[in-house]
Order: sequence, then C-alpha cells, then structure tokens
Amino acid sequence: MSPSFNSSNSLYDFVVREGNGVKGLVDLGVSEVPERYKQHPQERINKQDSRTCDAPPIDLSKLNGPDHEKVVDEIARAAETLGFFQVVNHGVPLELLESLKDAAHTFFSLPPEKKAVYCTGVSPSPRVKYGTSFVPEKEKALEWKDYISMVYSSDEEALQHWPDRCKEVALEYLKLSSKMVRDIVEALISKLGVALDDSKIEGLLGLKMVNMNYYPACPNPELTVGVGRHSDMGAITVLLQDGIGGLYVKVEEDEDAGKGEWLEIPPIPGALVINIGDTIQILSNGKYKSAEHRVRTTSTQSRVSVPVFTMPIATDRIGPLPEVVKKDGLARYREVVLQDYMNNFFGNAHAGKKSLDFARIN
Ligand SMILES: O=C(O)CCC(=O)C(=O)O
Ligand SMILES: [Fe+2]
Repeated sequence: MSPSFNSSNSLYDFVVREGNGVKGLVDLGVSEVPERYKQHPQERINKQDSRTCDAPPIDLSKLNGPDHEKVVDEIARAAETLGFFQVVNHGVPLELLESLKDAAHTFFSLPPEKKAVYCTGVSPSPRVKYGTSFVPEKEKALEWKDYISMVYSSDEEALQHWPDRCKEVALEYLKLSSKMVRDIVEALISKLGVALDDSKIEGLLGLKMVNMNYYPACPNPELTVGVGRHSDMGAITVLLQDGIGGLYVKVEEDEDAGKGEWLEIPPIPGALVINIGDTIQILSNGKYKSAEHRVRTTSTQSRVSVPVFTMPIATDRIGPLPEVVKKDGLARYREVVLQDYMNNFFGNAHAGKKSLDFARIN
C-alpha cells in the first residue's frame, strides 16, 4: 500500500525539510512516483531514444610514456566534442573504488535522523551538507536523488566533520583524483597553445568537493529523473559510477554525428568518468565543451555515484584566457567572479546548459 500525504506540502516537508529524503519515501513503501516527482514529458528519459557511447576509455598511464602526445590529443578531442570520456589506469586503486561504493550504500542506509544531522543549518560544518534533489525550493519536479556533499579545506577538518562512514575513503579518493585532474587540465591547456604556470593551474582547481549520490530504486523510472539535464559548473569532474548504468550525455546540436542525441555512458569496471565543466568551457572561450548530462533511475536497484568536483576558489575571477581571445578575435564570455557564477548556478533548478548564459556575451 502507498502512504498518503495530504498535500504536496506535507510530502515536501517529509522529504526535504525533515531530511527523510527519497530513501525515506521509498522505505514507506511508495508503489508509484508521487506527483511532485513527475517530470514534464520533455524531460523524461526514454531508454529507447539513446545509444550507448562506444568510445574506448583513455589510458592515463600513457601520459608518462612515448604516447604522451597521442593521449593529450585524445583528451583534447573528447573535450572538444562530447565533453565526457572515461579513463583507466588513473591512479585510484580499484579496491578504493569498491570501498567508496560500499561507503555510499552504508551512509544512505542509516536511519534518517543520523543523516539529517548534516542538513543545512544544523550540520556541524558548513562544508558538509546532506540533502535531496538539487534546489528543491526552485524545482517544478523534484529529482529522485539524495546526496551528501563534502567540501575539502584540510585533512583535520575532513576527519573531524565528514561522516564517519565516508571520511577516510572520500578523502583518499579526493587526493588521488587530484593528480589525474591536474594532468588532464595541463593537457587541455597545452592544446590551447597557452603556457600557464603551476600556480595558475592549481588555482583553477583550488576548491575540491566529494559528493556521494544515492538514487533509490524507483517504481516509475519513466516518469521521473535521478538528475535533470545540467552541466557541472566547475573545471573538471571525476565520477565513479556503479554497475547499474543510467548516466546519459548529450551530443551537442552542432556536432555532425547526430542532432541533440543522448548517449549512455556505460559502466566500465575500474574506469572513472571525466566530465568537462563550465569553467573550462569559459576559460577556453568555447573550444572545450562542458557536457550536458542527466541520470535515469531504475525500478529494480538503487544506484550510487561518487563525483569529485574541482573549481577555482569563490573569490577568483574566471574568463576566457587572453591568448585564446586574441587568437579567436573575440571573447565569447565575460569575466565573472566564481562566487557570482555559483550563486546563479545553485540558485536555479537544473536547465541544461543555461548556466553558461550567466557569463555568455551575446
Ligand atoms: O550520478 C551520476 O552518474 C551523475 C551525477 C551528476 O551529474 C552530478 O552529481 O553532478
Ligand atoms: Fe553532473
């Protein structure tokens, strides 16, 4: 039997305000997706409308050998087209990837009151946040996802405030992925024909954050979404997905290969997904594309994913690199303070790549 909420507000209070999340709703035994979760038909994800991306993963260990230039080319090509690619031999041990998925399941299996202590306003640290959907107060339809978000400031702070069941593995993952992110950014910048010193490159990645996403099994995956269409706002995202699948990326309209087609990024055991964020699109004056992506849930199994987001610190300014603007003959984006870009990004519901309009020069 499905529980009944007297109004859409009481459902919202239960899921969002009281911190029960979608997991809490599923544990009550919902047999149908509530109205509040039903997406506009255009936003629903039809499995039949997409193909699987068959691009082989890029072997990052080859960056350190004779194939360096070839791998740099592969990375740049992927960033110019789909904005998404998978990597292997990335330096994060496979056992750690398994532990991360286990940690995510363990955390979200906790009783609601143990998770709700990390809700905004009561969390022991402003850098740790448990929540559901993306910006529930702004969304017409909620997303079928709970998450915990952990912003890095120091090891001590992380070990003190990040949840016990996640902190060690999340911290280790964040550190090991930082090296790969740096290598990828260096490769991308070199292909722009620009020399940036180490401190500038580090500056692009000054803020790092690990999330754990939990998508409970959903009675009607065809009516709702796990995550709606969006691009990530930062520089580079490293994403661990489990074996369930459901991550889709959009082929940009102006690509020859298909107009606005969605490709599923298949789970590859041991691989990590790399995704280009808005900051790199802006910095490259549009040469590299942030990837529009979304997530479908399944009716049979809960899915977890663990992204590491990297971006400049809030007070930094981001804009197209002057050398690239000179070569292109025009700037496609204005310079913006990252904090302003973030406020706009996190102040609106997911809406594809609309986030870039904030910096776009028309
Ligand atoms: O769960 C996924 O595969 C993707 C999640 C995502 O896009 C995000 O957290 O920004
Ligand atoms: Fe994303």
